[in-house]
Amino acid sequence: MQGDGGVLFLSGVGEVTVAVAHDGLSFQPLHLDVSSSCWSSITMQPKLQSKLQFSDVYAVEHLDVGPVCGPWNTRTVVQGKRNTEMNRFVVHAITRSRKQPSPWVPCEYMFGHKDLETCKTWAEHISGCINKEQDRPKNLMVFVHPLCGKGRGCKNWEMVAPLFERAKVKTKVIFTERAGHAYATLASLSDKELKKFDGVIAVGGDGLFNEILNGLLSTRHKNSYPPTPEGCRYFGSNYKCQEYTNNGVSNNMATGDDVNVLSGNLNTPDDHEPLLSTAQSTGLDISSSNLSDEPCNGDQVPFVSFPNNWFRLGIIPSGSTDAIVLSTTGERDPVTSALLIILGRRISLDIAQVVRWKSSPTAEVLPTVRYAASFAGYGFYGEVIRESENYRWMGPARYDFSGTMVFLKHRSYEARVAFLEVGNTRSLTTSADNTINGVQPLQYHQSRPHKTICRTNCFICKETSTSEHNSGDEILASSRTSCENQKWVWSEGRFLSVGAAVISCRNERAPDGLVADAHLSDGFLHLLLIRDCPLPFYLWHLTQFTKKGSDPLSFKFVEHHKTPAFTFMSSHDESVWNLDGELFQACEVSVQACRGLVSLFASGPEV
Ligand SMILES: Nc1ncnc2c1ncn2[C@@H]1O[C@H](COP(=O)(O)OP(=O)(O)OP(=O)(O)O)[C@@H](O)[C@H]1O
Repeated sequence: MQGDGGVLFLSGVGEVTVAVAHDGLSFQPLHLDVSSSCWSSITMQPKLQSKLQFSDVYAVEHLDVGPVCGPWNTRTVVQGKRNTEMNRFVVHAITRSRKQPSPWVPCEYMFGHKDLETCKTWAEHISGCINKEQDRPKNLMVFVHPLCGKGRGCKNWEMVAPLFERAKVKTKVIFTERAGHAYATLASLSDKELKKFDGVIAVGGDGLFNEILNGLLSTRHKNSYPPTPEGCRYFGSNYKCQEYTNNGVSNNMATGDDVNVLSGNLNTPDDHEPLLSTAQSTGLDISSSNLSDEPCNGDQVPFVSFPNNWFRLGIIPSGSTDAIVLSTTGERDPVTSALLIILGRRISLDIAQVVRWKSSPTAEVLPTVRYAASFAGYGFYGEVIRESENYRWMGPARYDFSGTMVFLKHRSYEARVAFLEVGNTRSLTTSADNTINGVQPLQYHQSRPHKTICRTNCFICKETSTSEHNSGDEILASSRTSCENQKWVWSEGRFLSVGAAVISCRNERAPDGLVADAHLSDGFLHLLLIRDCPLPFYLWHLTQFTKKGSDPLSFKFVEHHKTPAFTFMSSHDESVWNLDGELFQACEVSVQACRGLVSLFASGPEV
């Protein structure tokens, strides 16, 4: 290797001059008679490029002496031989698959040289360059759900584990033994232990991810409860306009009432929920909360709090529902997800904080906090999950079966919903203002605004995302929602379902998701109120989700509101909530979007 370049033998291409730039390598065939078709003529592996970005290289391996293929171009034979024995090293990178444009696949660039030292120098130099790439994880905690998606969890982990090994990413692997295992592990893990990891990976479905999310946040997200409307019995319990932040741990935040409400919760165990109540597990102590980004405990170990700039979550999709992966990568592919994790890709993700005030109409007020990454829904959505529990033996098909059963029952539920209408994000349907007094007109279809789909490098999410350059304080500032022009709007009546999508919630059945233009990190929930309507209309609405490019939310009986927060009240306990596919018994809840509360190893949906 001389300076920033040299001549090497590239398997399948022949001799090439290799130039090293600050961001990658480029190769030029030395013998011009080796046509450029060589780059794409290698059929044994995905298409090689003549330029390689370091950001796409995940490992460099030095190999023993062995054969390196001559050019694949049959008309040209450089050095007279097809295979030449020489010293070798391999650069492992990612590329698009040959057959499909979308998933990422690993590819290898095998280089050879007759001189061992030259080979070693090259391999070390390229390794040094990729080690300078910021933001790559070195140590990860991995939870594998062995039973998820018909036992796919273990198989998928076996498939991708060699990629982590090759990239020298250490993994502490925990095979879950029961529901709640991942939650309990993370909720009880000391911050000192957690700080040893750059992130946590779920090899499972949305359910395991939800457990991990709750385990991490239950003790580490110190936040004011969602705002509630005037007239609601919780009004003022924790909310003042200027306090509506993702992290309300501030000295001026806690009113006397706040402390009462929060501390009143501390000693009371949660009822029969698999996850512990936040208050029980956190010992939330507003008065002693420290304002700095990373305060220290007695042993000088910095506390871990969310949002933060370093910790990330990842998912290797293996469940029967993988809506979070599909909405954040555009793919349901374990290898794509593993490569995005290893390469340290990062996006911010909004999280819905759901506070249950009452589990049933007769229960005492006992605020209990849960988090959802994709969806929180009541009525139809809750009943499908509840019903499906009776048919576990069917595997993933139980969702179709119970969906049909619940649909045919066609039940509706009496409820009152109040949502915050903010500034220019007025309701996407026309009826909101009309329903303030409980009037329930059918909506008139209105031409809906142009949809801006969230994609990789989405400018809407980037505007104030928790980028790696932001300090913790900047994150908090960016996540603060303007209180100007906010007003509460009421909607009440009988609903087939009440749902809030945090992200698009794409899945195989709904290629555009529940809300095609939901963003990963814009600080908004998409509240979907499906009013009681004749069964055929409801069927028509549901079938629209299965068609790409359709508009299932344009029906008169559908209200769609983009909002940072809402409160739901029912005087019955006829139905349950579904949080990321997990059941949550509640008849009164408040929900708020926490902008960019967590970061994910992903680069956004490539759709
Ligand atoms: N070892 C285990 N045994 C039983 N349940 C588990 C285990 N590990 C995790 N769980 C729970 O199983 C539920 C579903 O997990 P996940 O979403 O990963 O898989 P899935 O195949 O998509 O499941 P489902 O079809 O129930 O949605 C979660 O609530 C999770 O907490």
